[in-house]
Amino acid sequence: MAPARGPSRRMQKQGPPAPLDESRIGGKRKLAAPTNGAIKKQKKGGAPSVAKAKFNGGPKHAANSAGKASTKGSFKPQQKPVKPVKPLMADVEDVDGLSELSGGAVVDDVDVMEDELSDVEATDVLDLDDDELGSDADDFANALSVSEDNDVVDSDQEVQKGVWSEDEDSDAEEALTAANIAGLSQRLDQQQAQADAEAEAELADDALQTNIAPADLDMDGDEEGGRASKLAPDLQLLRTRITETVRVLSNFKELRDPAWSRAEYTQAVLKDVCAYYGYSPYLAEKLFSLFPPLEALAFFDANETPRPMVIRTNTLRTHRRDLAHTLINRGVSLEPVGKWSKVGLQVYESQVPLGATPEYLAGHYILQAASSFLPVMALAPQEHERCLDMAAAPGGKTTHMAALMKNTGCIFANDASKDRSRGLIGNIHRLGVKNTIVCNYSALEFPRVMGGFDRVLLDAPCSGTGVIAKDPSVKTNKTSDDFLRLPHLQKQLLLSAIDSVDHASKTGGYIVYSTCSVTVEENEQVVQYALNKRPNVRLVSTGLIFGKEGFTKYQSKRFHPSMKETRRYYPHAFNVDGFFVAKFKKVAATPADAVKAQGTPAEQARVSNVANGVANGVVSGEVDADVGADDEGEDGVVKLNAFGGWDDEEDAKYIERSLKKQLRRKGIDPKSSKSKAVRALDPKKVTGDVSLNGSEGQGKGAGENKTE
Ligand SMILES: C[S@@+](CC[C@H](N)C(=O)[O-])C[C@H]1O[C@@H](n2cnc3c(N)ncnc32)[C@H](O)[C@@H]1O
Repeated sequence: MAPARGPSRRMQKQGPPAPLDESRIGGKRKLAAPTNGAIKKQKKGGAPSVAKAKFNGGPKHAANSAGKASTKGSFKPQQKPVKPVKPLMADVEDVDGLSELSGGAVVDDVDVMEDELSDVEATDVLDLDDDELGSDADDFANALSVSEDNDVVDSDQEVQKGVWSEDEDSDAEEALTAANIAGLSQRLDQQQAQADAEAEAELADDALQTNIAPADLDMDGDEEGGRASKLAPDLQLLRTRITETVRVLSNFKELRDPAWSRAEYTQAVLKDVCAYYGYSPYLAEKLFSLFPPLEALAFFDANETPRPMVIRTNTLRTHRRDLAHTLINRGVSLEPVGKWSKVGLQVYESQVPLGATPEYLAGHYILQAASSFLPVMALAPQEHERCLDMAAAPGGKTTHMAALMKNTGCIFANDASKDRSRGLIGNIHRLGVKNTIVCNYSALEFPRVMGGFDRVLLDAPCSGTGVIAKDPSVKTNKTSDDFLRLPHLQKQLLLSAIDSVDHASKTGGYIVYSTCSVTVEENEQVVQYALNKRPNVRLVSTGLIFGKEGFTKYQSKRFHPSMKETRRYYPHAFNVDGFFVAKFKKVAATPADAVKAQGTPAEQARVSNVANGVANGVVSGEVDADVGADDEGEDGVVKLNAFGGWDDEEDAKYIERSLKKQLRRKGIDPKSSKSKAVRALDPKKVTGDVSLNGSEGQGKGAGENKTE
């Protein structure tokens, strides 16, 4: 049976998606999905059909194999007979929440969506040496595989010129797309037939090698010296079992075996998810709990395939249509990234390395994940404003801000890492940015370094759970400690961002907080902390036309109702990296006391300690859902005594626990020598491995390398 056809995620447009269907969760796992951004000939993953899954272990088969497996006691839910069930397709439609996958936010910030194309001509071409290319050049220079075929791309310049000669936002753009993509589609169809045949052969081969007797497989691998412990996990069997268990969980009342609880089913599916996709149990559970079961599976699947390569036109140097013409003539197959962006181009195939074309070197574009556009679009910096990018390297967002500001006003691009700042400086030069000053502080030092900005972007260091397709090491290298350490740093950075904004700015007064992570700890909980500690800010609309609403509740946690103004992005829903964007408006000044407390040496040392990984306190997610409302007087003026300090009871406990842990790590028992421990616990004395200016204060999350 031929696998289901359809464009791979690489080929799918980014942005609001079609509703999720079974073919998207029924796909065979790609064992070696390219993660280096290489654009290869598309061997369509082609989700195997439901029927195929059933052939290999649908309800009947699963029950049979589970029946045998039950003698080993390795997978409880499958040990019981599975009731006959409806076809999965029908269930998919019934699952709560999936219909919401198409984003539905309202555009209320029209300036964000206005044409970003500038009139600046592409004349100011820099002569760059290698160092100036910035990190993205290195990352991508060799990434694109060169296609041997030339017949795909229509390189007829005259025809294309005609297509692109008029207003960019016209039907002509789609005609270009059609001309450009038609050849590619034809070839892909041919390749598809061949790929189908190969996939069938591969499956048969796999079955011979590992599927000798699926029911005999011991998934625990605890059968000492037994045959099972030597076999690779049977992916087909795992896949089938995951699908089956998720289906039961999605319609629990109807399909469950009464002998098994939801928790048991969940534990079973998590165990299989870890074996199948390679997650640590800790992270698998954390991510699984974010979604309804069926959607969680779609999320895990999407993390197995790379997102489309996207370039952002640098409107300081060129126009998107001109750039598209030039690149098409170089053999690049591309089309506009989606209606939501006027500057993005999605690349399907390239015969040249996109990190080394003359246009790249001349700064006409930057390789940038589509979701990285979103925080800057939400920030919407205006011409002549004074803006701060608190964690800027390697500068994808700074240079986007500069383009929106048409090189006017002033941007302070700060990053704690001097190393990463080299890439930032390279990109600033290459892209012709002239309104930016680079600085190297720990952002925790703002606003003491300087303040009074019209807008501040905090694209925070994070765990990178939104970019697992790019960096699969996140699946196993994140621990519970990371999800305490990073959020703590993010919270303090966000307070610094808020305090650095001028609430009385005539044009601004906005803060945007973003991460390339999807965890609640790093997103809603951080935002809620800021709302609690800074009642002089309000969440406002991001103005982004797609994205899912932030959570107002998650497990036992409750967040402020305005959290629905924040936006979540998922790879399975929008074919973009996982991202989170929140936009605040500052409505009153932060009292000097609160800022001062933040800037004391003790506080600085303490936060840097925590950021360095010594944190181990539980950050409370429980919140006062009325925060914000109660703090406002009748005249709308915020009661300034509502501000939370940093040395309140919660933080004090947190600090103590963190520092005790630091002592233990250093081999010192905090209880052994009272005086010594007390001395060591004094933040002022902890200077050995703490620096406020360098990169020591930064989170070491994978995400910090994942976006530009
Ligand atoms: C997600 S990356 C930023 C990506 C960047 N905004 C872009 O679009 O290219 C996070 C950055 O935060 C920086 N960072 C970490 N801790 C910091 C701190 N305490 N102060 C300032 N920057 C910090 C890291 O060096 C890293 O470059």
